[in-house]
Amino acid sequence: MNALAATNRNFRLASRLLGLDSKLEKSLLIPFREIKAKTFFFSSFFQVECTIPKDDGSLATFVGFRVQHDNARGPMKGGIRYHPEVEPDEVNALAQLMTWKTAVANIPYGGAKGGIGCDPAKLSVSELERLTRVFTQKIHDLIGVQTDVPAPDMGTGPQTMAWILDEYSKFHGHSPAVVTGKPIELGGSLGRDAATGRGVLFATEALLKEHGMSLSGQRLVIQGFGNVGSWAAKLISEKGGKVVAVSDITGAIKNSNGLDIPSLLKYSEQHQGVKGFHGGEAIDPNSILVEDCDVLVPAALGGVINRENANEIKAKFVVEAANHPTDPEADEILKKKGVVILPDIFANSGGVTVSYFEWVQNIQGFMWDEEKVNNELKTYMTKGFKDVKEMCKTHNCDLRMGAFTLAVNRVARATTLRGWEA
Ligand SMILES: NC(=O)C1=CN([C@@H]2O[C@H](COP(=O)(O)OP(=O)(O)OC[C@H]3O[C@@H](n4cnc5c(N)ncnc54)[C@H](O)[C@@H]3O)[C@@H](O)[C@H]2O)C=CC1
Ligand SMILES: O=C(O)CCC(=O)C(=O)O
Repeated sequence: MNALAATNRNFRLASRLLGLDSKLEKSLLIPFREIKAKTFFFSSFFQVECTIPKDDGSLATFVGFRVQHDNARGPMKGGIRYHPEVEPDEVNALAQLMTWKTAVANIPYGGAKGGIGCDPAKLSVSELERLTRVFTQKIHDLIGVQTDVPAPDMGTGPQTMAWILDEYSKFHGHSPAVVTGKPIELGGSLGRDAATGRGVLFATEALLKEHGMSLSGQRLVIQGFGNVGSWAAKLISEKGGKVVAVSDITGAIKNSNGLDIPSLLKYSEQHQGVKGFHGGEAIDPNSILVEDCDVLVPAALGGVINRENANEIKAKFVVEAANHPTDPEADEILKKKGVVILPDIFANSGGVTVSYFEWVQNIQGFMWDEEKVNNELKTYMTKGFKDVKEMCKTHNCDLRMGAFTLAVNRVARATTLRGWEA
């Protein structure tokens, strides 16, 4: 099942539990706006030419998207992904997930997502800058501080946000709050870089506590060692969790006694990946999700836990640091096996929550210290977990439906309160 079908299914199940009427259900499902920024070779609505000169003088064309899903609770919010597999349906699903995620976190935003179908590893820094600037020129009048606020996702980071800010500011004047996840020097928030991984730590601690356990001594496996995976590994290992296997696009490594995460972080920065790290044995990256462990943390791509591998998963808990890592069929299989899944729209909400803090700081023109950022994040994550658990009790459902019913109810109430007048 593709990401959009899976997200729509979870929404409909939640809507049924909440007894929403069909008009409201339809309104919540259809994106507010889909913006397609395309090269002149394609003909499609919102068509724009997005061609960049490559360093060798040839021209290259790429397809970019921004899907704005819902703004009932506030400006739309969500990352921009650079990856070869970026395509409209997936961006659409990710935008919808952002609406539910911001509602679970109870921050005053709706949801959006964007992306460009490209392989950032095959582009030079100056090519990436040109591509980001051209993309921003195509969408600058559709994003804005009170409209739609982009942020980093896979394949993008603070530098990408700096280019967007600079390009946007040429049209609209200096507007630091138009993007979050910026470099600190340009108004970024202390703690944003680590925030999604730190949120994963808080979420995992809350889940284990609920089951009468602590992180200390738990064996964890993490797929993905980029922004989210590496910060999660660092912070979890600092709290006594034993990270026994890690993978990224270059390969996978395992050490049953626990990997030395500080050394692995240094190694992967120097070698652009975990492959070849001497503190563990190389394993097949395809087997990382079925390695023996207590907690499995997918922190890379969507759809990786599916009917092909769900039966083989040995973890007792899955903490969804990535967006949509678990296919609905796998969800059912894991449920039958008694595996507890902490869903993405709560587990990885630490990033967008600190993005919200960044936006607030930019609007106030006042910078928080890192301790305040981290303490506030913990407060939001703790409250989020409690709210999700309460919905589980009310609707007698699992954590995913608990999170979905919480979110859909909040967005449905905001939509209804704003009224239906045209
Ligand atoms: N950056 C953020 O603040 C947030 C990110 N997320 C989600 O977390 C996930 C990871 O995002 P980031 O860490 O930001 O991206 P990133 O680009 O910093 O890192 C991605 C990591 O995944 C690895 N990877 C890619 N393909 C892989 C494969 N086939 N097998 C194993 N590893 C593979 C890469 O090598 C890299 O280590 C994505 O699903 C993203 O949507 C969710 C919430 C916030
Ligand atoms: O920080 C943000 O605004 C959004 C991050 C994001 O794309 C996500 O949570 O999936």
